[in-house]
Amino acid sequence: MSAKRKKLLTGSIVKHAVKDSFIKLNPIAMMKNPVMFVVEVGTLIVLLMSIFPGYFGTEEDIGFNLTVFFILLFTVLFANFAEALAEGRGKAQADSLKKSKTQITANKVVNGGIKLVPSTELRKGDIVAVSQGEMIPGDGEVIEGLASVDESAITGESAPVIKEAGGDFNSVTGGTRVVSDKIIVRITNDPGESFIDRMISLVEGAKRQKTPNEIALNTLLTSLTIIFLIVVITLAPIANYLEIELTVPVLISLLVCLIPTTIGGLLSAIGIAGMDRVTQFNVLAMSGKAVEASGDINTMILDKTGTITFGNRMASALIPVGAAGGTALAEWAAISSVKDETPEGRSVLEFMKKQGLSYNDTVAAGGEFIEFKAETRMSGIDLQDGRKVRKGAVDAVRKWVEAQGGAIPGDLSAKSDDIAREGGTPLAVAVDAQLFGLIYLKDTVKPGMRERFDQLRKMGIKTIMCTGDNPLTAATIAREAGVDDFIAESKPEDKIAVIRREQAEGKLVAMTGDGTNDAPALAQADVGLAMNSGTTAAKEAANMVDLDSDPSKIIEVVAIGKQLLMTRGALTTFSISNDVAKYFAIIPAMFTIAIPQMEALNVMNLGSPISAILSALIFNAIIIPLLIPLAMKGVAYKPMSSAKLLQRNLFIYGLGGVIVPFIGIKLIDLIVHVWI
Ligand SMILES: Nc1ncnc2c1ncn2[C@@H]1O[C@H](COP(=O)(O)OP(=O)(O)OP(=O)(O)O)[C@@H](O)[C@H]1O
Ligand SMILES: [K+]
Ligand SMILES: [Mg+2]
Repeated sequence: MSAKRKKLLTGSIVKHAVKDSFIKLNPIAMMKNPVMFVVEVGTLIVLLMSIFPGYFGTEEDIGFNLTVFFILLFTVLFANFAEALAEGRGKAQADSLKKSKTQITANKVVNGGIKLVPSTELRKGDIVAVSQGEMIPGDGEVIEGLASVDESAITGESAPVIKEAGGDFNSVTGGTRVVSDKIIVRITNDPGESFIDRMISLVEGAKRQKTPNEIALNTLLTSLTIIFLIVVITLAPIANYLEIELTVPVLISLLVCLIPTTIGGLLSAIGIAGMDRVTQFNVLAMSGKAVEASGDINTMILDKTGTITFGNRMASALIPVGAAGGTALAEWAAISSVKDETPEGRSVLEFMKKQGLSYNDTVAAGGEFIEFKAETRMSGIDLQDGRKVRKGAVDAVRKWVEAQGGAIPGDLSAKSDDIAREGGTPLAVAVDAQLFGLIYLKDTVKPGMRERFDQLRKMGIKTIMCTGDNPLTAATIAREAGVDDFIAESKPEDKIAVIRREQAEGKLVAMTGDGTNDAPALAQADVGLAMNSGTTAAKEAANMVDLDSDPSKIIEVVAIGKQLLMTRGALTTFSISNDVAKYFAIIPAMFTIAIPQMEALNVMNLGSPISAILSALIFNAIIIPLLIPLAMKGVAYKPMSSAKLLQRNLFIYGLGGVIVPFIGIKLIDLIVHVWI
């Protein structure tokens, strides 16, 4: 984990949050939150009644009214404080990002020459040159050259990364620094639309929109508020008819206790904090909706190489087949790899060196390099003398040899199956119609994968490993890692097909990817997590970007999403059930004021009607700040099925919601009663 993880709270965040709590009192902003808006209106009415007591006819108890006013005011301020605190961390992060967004001078390539222009003048399509020590002036793609780039400004990771033209590592981000060599970059964004700009507005929450889930919950809370408003308003004439005198501040107190202020006050903080938890994890979520969707995922599509395994597949043995000898196999394995820059290709040459094997590289001179492609699953070289050398997935090379009329040695299958059964990847090596043997590529499953997949299973999430590798290797790794299902020999388009199939069954699907060919699948998936090291296309298609480029992080992201949904559910349950105790405190008290004989209703044995009402109101207010840490950190989370979680949470937060306020109100009453 990078050093970017920050302390939960700093003094300055708290200070700003206090100030913002008052700014947020602005009724126009408050209307977005109907529950708290009703409390604010009530607060104003009670204030007016305290200032102009005579105006409202009946004799008023100014002391009581003023006390109610202050408690209500603090209820609103506490809710504002919760939201402001949740926003605070993002704002602090945005500020530090803005500092890194200084004016950069760009070397723009114009008619073959270089013109110095400020980076703010760069437009999409402009070409710039960036040399050692210089900052990259904008987001773009390397079109020429190779350089190592320090991306710590955005990732917090100090080790430089290699960026090169072509392939999946060509995207660069403005504000990062070239530490060696020189690259030519084509700018891909107009000013104000860069990755850092988007990141700033994301963490600032400027574009934060309510998620579908939040909107649904808000509708429920608003309905409850309206219902209780009607109940309380109709209560007044009824009481009047019965000649029970209920003052407006008492009715407002009743209303505020009845409506779901706890969740109403914390709802937006829970959402912001959920997104923030993802950000602290060095994953940028493009929307709250994406984080929420990750909490509802049913199916997860994972790569084998690099996600489940370490991904540095290394050549570890050469196994000749048929009549071929070891020396010839080594020679052709090396020649097929001289220009293969993939980790697999490089590992073949490293293996040769380590084993003290040599090869004649003049054979390859002038040959035409055949780049590895996921579609062909082969790489190699067409030699100048007309011979064609290939290495690749066994079935692909076999077909290639057969197509040229070559015979397949009888021991090929058995030998390649042996490698695959051990979880290794066999690569066959052939020259024209002759198959020489196998390269044994070794890769290891990352530690702890089985436990993680067990957890996902407990959450009810199905995992599917998609790999270009052969079925036997895939089966071995799938078994070793403990994934539920696998698809072998899959081409990039197969991923999209799997996603569509699952979605057709009504499931939500998550996947990770980094290549341009992953982009359609990333866009199709409900949660698409792109690697920051990946291509611009992948990053634009995805709805999340992992700055650390660790594809297995999708597992944690899903856990954070689940936790967000759970926290919201748990606090809603708590909020609605904690109102129950307030009815018991406040309703008997209201009637006892008018009819002292009703004292029998005082089941909680509270000091006096007035102290009962005030205690219920005070509890209603302070429960909000008391629950802020839970709203921000999220409820404790154990992987289990949604049904079980619901049961468990109803039990803890439902029952807790009923019991805690009885105790709380009673304790507050003991203190308040002494004062009045
Ligand atoms: N440099 C290479 N040259 C030749 N063949 C290769 C090379 N790299 C991989 N292969 C073969 O092509 C197959 C497909 O590779 P691809 O990268 O599409 O998938 P993968 O890495 O095996 O699986 P995953 O989808 O899990 O990353 C590999 O299983 C291997 O047999
Ligand atoms: K309430
Ligand atoms: Mg791969």
